[in-house]
Amino acid sequence: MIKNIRWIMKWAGEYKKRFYLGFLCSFFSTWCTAGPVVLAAWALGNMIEDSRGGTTVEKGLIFLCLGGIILLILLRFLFAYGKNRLQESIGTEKAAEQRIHIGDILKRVSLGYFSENNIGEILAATTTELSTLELQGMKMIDSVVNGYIQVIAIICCVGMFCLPAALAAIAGVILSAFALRGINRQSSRTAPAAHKAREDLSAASIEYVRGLSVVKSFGKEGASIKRFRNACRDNKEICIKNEFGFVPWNCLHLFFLKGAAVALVLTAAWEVLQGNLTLSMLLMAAMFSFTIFGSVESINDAAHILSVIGSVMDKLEKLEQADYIDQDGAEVRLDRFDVSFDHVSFGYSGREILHDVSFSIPQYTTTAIVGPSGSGKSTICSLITRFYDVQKGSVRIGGHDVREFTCDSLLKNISMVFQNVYLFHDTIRNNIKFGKPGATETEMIAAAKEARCHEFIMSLPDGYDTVVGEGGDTLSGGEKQRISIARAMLKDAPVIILDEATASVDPENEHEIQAAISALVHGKTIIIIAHRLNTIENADQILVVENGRIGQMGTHGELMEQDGLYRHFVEVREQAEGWRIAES
Ligand SMILES: Nc1ncnc2c1ncn2[C@@H]1O[C@H](COP(=O)(O)OP(=O)(O)OP(=O)(O)O)[C@@H](O)[C@H]1O
Repeated sequence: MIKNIRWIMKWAGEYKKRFYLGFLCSFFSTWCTAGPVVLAAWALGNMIEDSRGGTTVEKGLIFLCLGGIILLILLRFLFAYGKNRLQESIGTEKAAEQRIHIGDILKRVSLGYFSENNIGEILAATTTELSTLELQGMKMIDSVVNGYIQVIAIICCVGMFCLPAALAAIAGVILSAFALRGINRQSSRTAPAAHKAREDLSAASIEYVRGLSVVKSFGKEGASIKRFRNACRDNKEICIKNEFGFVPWNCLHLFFLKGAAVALVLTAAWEVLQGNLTLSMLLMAAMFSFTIFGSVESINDAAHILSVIGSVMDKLEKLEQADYIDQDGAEVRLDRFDVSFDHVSFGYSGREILHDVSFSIPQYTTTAIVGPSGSGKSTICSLITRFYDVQKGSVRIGGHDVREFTCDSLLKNISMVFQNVYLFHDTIRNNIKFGKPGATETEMIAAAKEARCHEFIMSLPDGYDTVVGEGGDTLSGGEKQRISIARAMLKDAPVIILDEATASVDPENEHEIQAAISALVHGKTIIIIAHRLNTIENADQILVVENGRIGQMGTHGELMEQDGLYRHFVEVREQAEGWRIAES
């Protein structure tokens, strides 16, 4: 437990000072809690003695006592307020910082990280596990440190007047510590399984929600709901089993503390009977017995959480140690925007996809990438944006290896427009401004107009303030694509990577999208995964990707003269587009 408290203190980092000041407040607050009890017991004892005709007590002294009690109570609240102000929000502040930090880390890791690591694990770390630390970790500090400060102070108080009663209280504390040790051990045994169950539940929930449209459209339950149900059941069973395992230890802990409180009073009473203690001191012991262990009784709830915190810390540490893809990167300023691949080989999880790929794209030209599905076109684009690092060779922009850049400084130069557009659950305005957060309203509207989306946005009831569903689900595919073009337009990056819309978009939308793209690509270096013959024919250069190799390279005219994949591809496309025209 001490080790975990040390971890939390270390985690608190620069907030540590506030913790220490809080402990100081807690220390003074405790004395202000004990003081009134001592004074009240003294006054009551003397008043009882007085009424029984024993020693006479001055009324003035009683009033002085009363004044002292009121003052100490006020001071106690002041110190308690100070302690809460200093310590209460540390967890929330630190967890918020850490979530942002983890967000930054995730932005800088290779996309391969997400396939190699369980998404549920990452999600659980940033949500439930950090919340455990944020809420329970802080509660623990409060219960354990501040609680024991109070217990020690009160035992000292009692000890000054009646040593045997103090010893009875100490015995209770020691015995309850054994029960806490049992809780800790039990927790360490069960925490990994509970963690795993929570992570599986997060992963299953994500998969289930993501696949819900498929589940509905096929009218079947599918494997995702089964996995979700199993994860819910496993999580429930593990939680119940764990809780049952804690019950005996929790009861034992409370039994020792309550027993110690009773022992404290009985010992003091015995001392009175022996003539070693006055009545007022017995009253004091009786009053203390109600409060002495109140602050540490809830430790048993928090003790098992503390050992969970150990594994939370491990998870966070593991996340923090993720390899930044741009660890050695620097802010690079480009003065030219050509792109080149030099003997690049790359694969996912040991399976090589691109084999010794070399080509160069002069700046301000358009290069169309064509090839069969799965040949490696998107992978080439992912290497330019450094979503992944090459395993052999190099990718260069403006003569600089992409590994020389930080992710931010590289991506500043690149805009991407994909077929599967992702819009954030935010207003359309903020989704467009994502390309340039500091853009003015006029700039943002100008980009939307150029991207041919101003009119449809204005036709929405809330215009630019319309909040789109997560992923942009409340808009059509064509509308989303035009918003993403407006976003890219506003960013105004010199290199543009485009995955051209395919037949999934209707002709009117396709026309609008093409017009938007023409405005976007003006005067830029364009790399386009091309599907439309028109785009391909007009490109300055065409790369034909075949099984992860550049099979052919040249202009449309040059490639049509060769008897290769390209000519075959164009013939098939011509047939397909001809068929579509005939149909419409
Ligand atoms: N994240 C990934 N992890 C593992 N394998 C992947 C990943 N992404 C793509 N692949 C594999 O790499 C190969 C090339 O994929 P890529 O997406 O680059 O092809 P493509 O030519 O763009 O295909 P399409 O035209 O269908 O989009 C495929 O066999 C694919 O299964």
